[in-house]
Amino acid sequence: MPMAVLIIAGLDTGGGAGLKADIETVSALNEHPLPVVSAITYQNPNEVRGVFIAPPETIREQIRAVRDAFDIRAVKIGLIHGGAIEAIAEETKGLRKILDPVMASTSGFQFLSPEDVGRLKKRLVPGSIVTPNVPEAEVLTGIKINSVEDMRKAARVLVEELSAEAAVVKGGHLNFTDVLYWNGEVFEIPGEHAEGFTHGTGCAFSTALAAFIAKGLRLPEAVEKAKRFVEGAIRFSRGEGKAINPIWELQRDAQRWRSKEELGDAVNRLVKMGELLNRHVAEVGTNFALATDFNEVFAVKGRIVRYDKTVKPVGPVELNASDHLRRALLKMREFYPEVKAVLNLRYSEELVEKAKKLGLKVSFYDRREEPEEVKRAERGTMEWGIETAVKRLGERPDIVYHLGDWGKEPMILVFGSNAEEVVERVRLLIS
Ligand SMILES: Nc1ncnc2c1ncn2[C@@H]1O[C@H](COP(=O)(O)OP(=O)(O)OP(=O)(O)O)[C@@H](O)[C@H]1O
Ligand SMILES: Cc1ncc(CO)c(N)n1
Repeated sequence: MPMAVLIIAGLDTGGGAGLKADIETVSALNEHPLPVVSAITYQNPNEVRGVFIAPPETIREQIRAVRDAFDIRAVKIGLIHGGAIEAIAEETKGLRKILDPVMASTSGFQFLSPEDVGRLKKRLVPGSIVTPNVPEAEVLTGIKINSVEDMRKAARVLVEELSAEAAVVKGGHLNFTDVLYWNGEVFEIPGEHAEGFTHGTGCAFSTALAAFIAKGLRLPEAVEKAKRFVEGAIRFSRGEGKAINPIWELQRDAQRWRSKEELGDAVNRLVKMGELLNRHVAEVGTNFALATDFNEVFAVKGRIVRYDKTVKPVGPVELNASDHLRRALLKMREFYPEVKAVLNLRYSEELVEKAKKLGLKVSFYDRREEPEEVKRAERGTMEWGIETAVKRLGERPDIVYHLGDWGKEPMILVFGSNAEEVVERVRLLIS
C-alpha cells in the first residue's frame, strides 16, 4: 500500500523544481504525495522573477486537513517563508521531517533572509533530517566548506550543536560526494558527475529521501537510494523542461510497452502484404526496428523471412533484436531525433527509382569510400554509412541504400517517424 508523504513546498511555474518535481518524485517511487503549497514562484529555467508567499494560516489549514485523514510517514519541507516557520513547526510536531533549507535558487534569487535562517535554525532544524547543499551548510554552521573533510565537520555541527536528527551535506556544488552524519556516525556517499540538467536536483533529492524513509528504510540506505534516484533524473533530463526528469523510469517503461505494441501491429500489417513483399525481402532477412525516446530499440527476433509465396516473422518483437538496424537508427536519430523506425529491403534499382518518383528523399553510401580506420574497426561501418548518407543529402533522408555491405548484400533502408509511416512507405514502394 502506498505511504503518505507530506510535501510542504513552493510551485515552480517552469515545472522543473518545487512541488511539481516533488509530486513526480513521490509518485515515481510509488508512494502518495500530499502537496501543501507554501509559495507560488514566478519562475522559468533561467530566473526567479518573484514569489507570492502563502499566508501562514493557509499553510496551517492545509497541513491540518491532511493530518486528520492520512497516516503520514514522512514530511519534506522545501521552499518556505520565515513567517510560516512557526506554523509549520507546530503543525508537523511528531512527524519525521526532512528539511531542505532552500535559501536561494540556483539562479541566485534569495528566498530566505538572515533572520529567517535564524528562525529556521531554532524551530525547524532541531529534530529534522536536514539536507543543505554546500552554500546552505556554510550559512547554517558558519563553517567554510572546501573539502569532504569540511562537509563532515558541518554535518556534525548540524547534529551535535543545532540538534538535527541527521544531516546530509550535498556535494552537488563540490565533488558529487554527499556526507551523512547520523547516530554519531559519518557516512560518505560517493557519486559521479551525471550529464544533464540539474535544476530541481535538491528538491528531488530531499523528497526521494522522504519517500524512502516512508518505505521504512534506514537512513544510510535511504540517502544512497535518493542519490541514485537523482542521478537518473539528471541523466534522463533531456527535453523541454531544462530540468531534471523524476519520472524518466515510468516514461521509459510506458514507452517500452507502447513501442512493442506499435511495432507488433505494424509487423502484422506488413505481413499482410506478404505476396507483394516476398521478392523484396533481403537474403539475410528483413527486419523492422522502432526506437523509443530513450533510444531503446525493438525489432523482430529472428527477422522477417520469405515463406513460400509470402513472408513471416520468425519470432516476436523484442528489445535489441537487431544490432544492425539499431545502430543505423540510433545514428540517424543523432541527426534527426524525430526518426523512430526503419526497415531493410533487398536492394533493387527499381525500388530506388520508385522511391524517387514518389518524392521520397533518397541518399546512399558506398563502402568503397569507407576510410581504412573505420573498416578496421568493423563495427563502425553502419554509423559511418548513415552519417555519410545524411551529409551527402544535406537534409533528412527517407531512404538510404548501399551497394554492398552487411554480408556484402546491397540493401535499402526505409526510415520513418513511426512504424506506420514505414509500412505505408513500403506499401507505396512495392505496389
Ligand atoms: N551533475 C550532477 N551529477 C550527479 N549528481 C549530482 C549532480 N548535481 C547534483 N548532484 C547530486 O544531487 C543531489 C542534490 O544536490 P545539490 O547539491 O545539487 O542540491 P541543491 O544545490 O540543493 O539543488 P538545487 O540546485 O536544486 O537547489 C546530491 O545528491 C548531489 O550530489
Ligand atoms: C519552488 C522552488 N523550490 C525550490 C527551488 C530551489 O531549486 C526553486 N528554484 N523553486
